[in-house]
Amino acid sequence: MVAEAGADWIGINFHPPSKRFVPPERAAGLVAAIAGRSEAVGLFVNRPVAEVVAASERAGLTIVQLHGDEPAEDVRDLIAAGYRVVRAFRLGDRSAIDRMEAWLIHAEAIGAAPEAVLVDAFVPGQEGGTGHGIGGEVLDALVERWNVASVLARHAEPSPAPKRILAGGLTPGTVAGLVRRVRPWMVDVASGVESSPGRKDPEAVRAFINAVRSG
Ligand SMILES: O=C(O)c1ccccc1NCC(=O)[C@H](O)[C@H](O)COP(=O)(O)O
Repeated sequence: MVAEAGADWIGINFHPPSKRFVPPERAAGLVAAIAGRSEAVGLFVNRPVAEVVAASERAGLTIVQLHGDEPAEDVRDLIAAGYRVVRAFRLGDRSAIDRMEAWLIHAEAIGAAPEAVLVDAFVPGQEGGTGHGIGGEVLDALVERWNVASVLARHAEPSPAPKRILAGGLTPGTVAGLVRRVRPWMVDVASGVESSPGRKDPEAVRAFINAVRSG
């Protein structure tokens, strides 16, 4: 249903405590079902690289999203193993933006820059899919940093900066305004298009995608 609605990427959640968890034995069937319409992305939280690779191989995934506190070295190893990697950062305050930038500088230095960074809300005790947005002040600071970084990038020739994915509490009603404000490469949503925890609402998914395209 989400693929039919036109989602570019669809997450397959391999985080057992999540209400969106997909048992590994079901993942390959889901990946096959959306093939040709959407790209499937395996979502992991603080799992060893060997486990990420094993689950991804079994499911037929080539894109993985690391949504915990994974070190850049994990990203390097996954890239070396042929994976496209998204690394998520949960931003609770301005200092979290500094930590994300320091992580990215180190990653770049060791040849581990992820294809994309995903920014999400920080909610203590919850890794993601919280339905909470990044706070307004933090988002303002992030937009300012990203705008400066984009200007600097035009005058330098570093390796390409990671693409930017915005997540956290997005809904069909809020996403267009946030796309205009943040100008992300992609947006990501879980709770905001569900009728109950873990159950996607087809109408809300379509409304969300239409809102993104109009943003
Ligand atoms: O969705 C989950 O249950 C989840 C659990 C643990 C780590 C990450 C998780 N989701 C990852 C995502 O990329 C969500 O789309 C993102 O956190 C935004 O969620 P929401 O605020 O509910 O839209």
